[in-house]
Amino acid sequence: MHSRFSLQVLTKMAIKKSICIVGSGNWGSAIAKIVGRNVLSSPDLFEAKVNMYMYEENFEGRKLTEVVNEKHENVKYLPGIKLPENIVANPDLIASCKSADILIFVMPHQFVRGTCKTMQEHIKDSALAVSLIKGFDKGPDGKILMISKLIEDILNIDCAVMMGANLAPEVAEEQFCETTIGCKNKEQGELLRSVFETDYFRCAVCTDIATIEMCGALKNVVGIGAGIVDGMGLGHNTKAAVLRLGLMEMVKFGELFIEGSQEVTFFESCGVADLVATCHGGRNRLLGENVVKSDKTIKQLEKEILRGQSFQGPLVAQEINQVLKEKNMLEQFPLFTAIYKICQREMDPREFINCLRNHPEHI
Ligand SMILES: NC(=O)c1ccc[n+]([C@@H]2O[C@H](COP(=O)([O-])OP(=O)(O)OC[C@H]3O[C@@H](n4cnc5c(N)ncnc54)[C@H](O)[C@@H]3O)[C@@H](O)[C@H]2O)c1
Ligand SMILES: O=P(O)(O)OC[C@H](O)CO
Repeated sequence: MHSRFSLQVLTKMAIKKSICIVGSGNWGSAIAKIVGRNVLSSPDLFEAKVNMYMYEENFEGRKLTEVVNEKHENVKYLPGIKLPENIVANPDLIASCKSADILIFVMPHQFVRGTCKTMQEHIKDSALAVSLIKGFDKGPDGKILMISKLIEDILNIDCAVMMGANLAPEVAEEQFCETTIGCKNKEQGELLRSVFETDYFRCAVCTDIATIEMCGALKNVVGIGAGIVDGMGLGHNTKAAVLRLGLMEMVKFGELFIEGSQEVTFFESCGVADLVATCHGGRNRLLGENVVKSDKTIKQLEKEILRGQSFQGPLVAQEINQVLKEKNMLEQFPLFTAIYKICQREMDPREFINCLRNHPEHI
């Protein structure tokens, strides 16, 4: 028979939560640094070892997972930043996630559907997912599907979200920032806050999950627009107009497509703040600048500039363009539409200013 004390200890051990990070790119690695440290500082709450599923690839003749686990650094996607030693890169998706109580999804959105299908039937029924992914999926009916919903539908578990003004290299350097957690109830919010919050990464929790997620996806498109005006050598006033008109289209998109979308959510870090961060320092902004300066395709630019990382803006622009076209609403979203056409190389980026000049907000 166990003594009362040892039973208490066993009970505590039994409820310790195990975490798996599903993804290991630029943001995945930056968040792994936070999660790895936080679990160590709450040993009663969390298992110390955190699996980080890593899509395997070669790095200078060796497996990337081996290099990451040896150097405790993601030398390809977040070089120069040490990861805690309890973060363990694993190329086996099912082995990484099967005993996890919390699944942190953080990968370019085009890979989520396939990844979830592989995980199906192999995860705990009681697991909680949280998506840090800024993009959309298209459901079988051709409608926009939130990534959190896609994860919920395939895995049959709850999925929260976390989005904000969080450029990964700055978070990895521990520069102060804020983020927004969206989840169904207070319990999930408190649990996720204990996973992510630090003194330099402050989490606000709210329940308007779909608006948070929509902001995260759409700001990537506006970021390209900001880069286009930078590429044209225009100044702060023009960029501010891109941000404002982009924000107006984001709000309108929420009104039309998200039931119960609340305007107040745009004032959280996931809204205006992420728009500002992306339009000034994001990869999508960099893409916009280069779209003006070169004739190369998006794929070529992605390969040359990001070397394995991903621009999510062009894909999101395409996803929403299809929906707006089907609904005959393209004219109500001229900024989103122009950025889509510029990314397809159907429109000269120098024409972008005409779209701003004639925007319905000015009529
Ligand atoms: N990087 C940032 O600053 C940042 C900040 C906040 C949110 N986000 C969002 O987080 C998500 C992930 O971004 P990221 O920066 O971590 O990724 P990333 O742009 O660095 O993408 C590279 C990752 O994709 C993986 N990958 C490539 N092919 C794959 C495949 N077939 N299946 C699965 N994975 C594959 C690579 O292994 C690598 O881990 C995106 O939605 C992004 O918008 C990024
Ligand atoms: O570098 P971007 O443009 O993908 O943006 C990164 C983050 O989403 C900023 O919060």
